[in-house]
Amino acid sequence: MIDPHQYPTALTIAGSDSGGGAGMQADIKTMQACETFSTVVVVGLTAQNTLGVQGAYPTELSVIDEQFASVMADFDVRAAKTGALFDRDHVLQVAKNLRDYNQANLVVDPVMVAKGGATLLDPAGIEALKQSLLPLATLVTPNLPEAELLADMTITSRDEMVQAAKKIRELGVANVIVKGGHGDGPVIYDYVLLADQEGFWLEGPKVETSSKHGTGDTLSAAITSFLAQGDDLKTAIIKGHRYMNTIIGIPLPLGHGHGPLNHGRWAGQGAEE
Ligand SMILES: Nc1ncnc2c1ncn2[C@@H]1O[C@H](COP(=O)(O)OP(=O)(O)OP(=O)(O)O)[C@@H](O)[C@H]1O
Ligand SMILES: Cc1ncc(CO)c(N)n1
Repeated sequence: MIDPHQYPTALTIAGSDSGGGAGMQADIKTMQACETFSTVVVVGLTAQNTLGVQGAYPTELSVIDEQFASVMADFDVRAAKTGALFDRDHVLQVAKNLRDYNQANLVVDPVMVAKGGATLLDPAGIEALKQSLLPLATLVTPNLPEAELLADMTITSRDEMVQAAKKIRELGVANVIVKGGHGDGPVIYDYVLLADQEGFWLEGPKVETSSKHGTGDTLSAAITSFLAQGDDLKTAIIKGHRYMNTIIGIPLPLGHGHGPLNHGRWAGQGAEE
């Protein structure tokens, strides 16, 4: 356990999910469970629940600058992550701030589509993310459909997950996780390719559950938390994956669609040792 007075600070740059299970709400809950203090730049609001996204309202661009200025003036932000960024202008505004504040330990979760199918990043936004945001990132964490778009290839096998990770690195980001949560079969394989060319698989049993809303946000927020605590990237990834594997097995039966995860069911640092 870390003394709460010693929690390091992280930042989530993301959209709000009124349903509470994904987006910045998932990030904040995850960071708290992983013993990191979470600050927030809200990039947009969604009217959303476990059944889908009913509305999406990006924040005014100047308000993004203001939120960055407020957070950065007061906190020592050790690590940051991005989530839903909506469109090109918002991607570029976020990238500009991350450059200006020289943010280290940046995890980019290239959120494109919500579980119910709603678009959370339009095609011009995807291009901007590739060109302006990925080169600033320490790690990018696409799921299979996102990896297909970033790598411009289809992925139907584990070999192709490896190929896609290599192609995504050519976009200028040193470290990649291609998440396999959308794959078939009883075991889920996530592929990790690190800057030193080390590639390895993280695997876990596929949990048959409808409570999977915000799994991607949660994994990337957990990794960001451990980076803020000073873990090296490989350790942060392994611990983040372990957190994810633990809480996905303890479902929270709420809502009528893709239910939320139970972020708080984690006993902290000691839980994994
Ligand atoms: N059914 C499952 N059982 C066990 N682990 C899972 C399951 N689904 C996803 N995961 C794990 O959760 C993490 C996120 O994977 P996933 O591919 O679902 O992300 P995502 O599609 O970005 O999620 P979302 O769009 O809901 O935020 C990965 O580490 C993956 O292995
Ligand atoms: C606001 C928001 N961010 C991210 C996701 C992806 O889980 C979502 N469904 N909603």
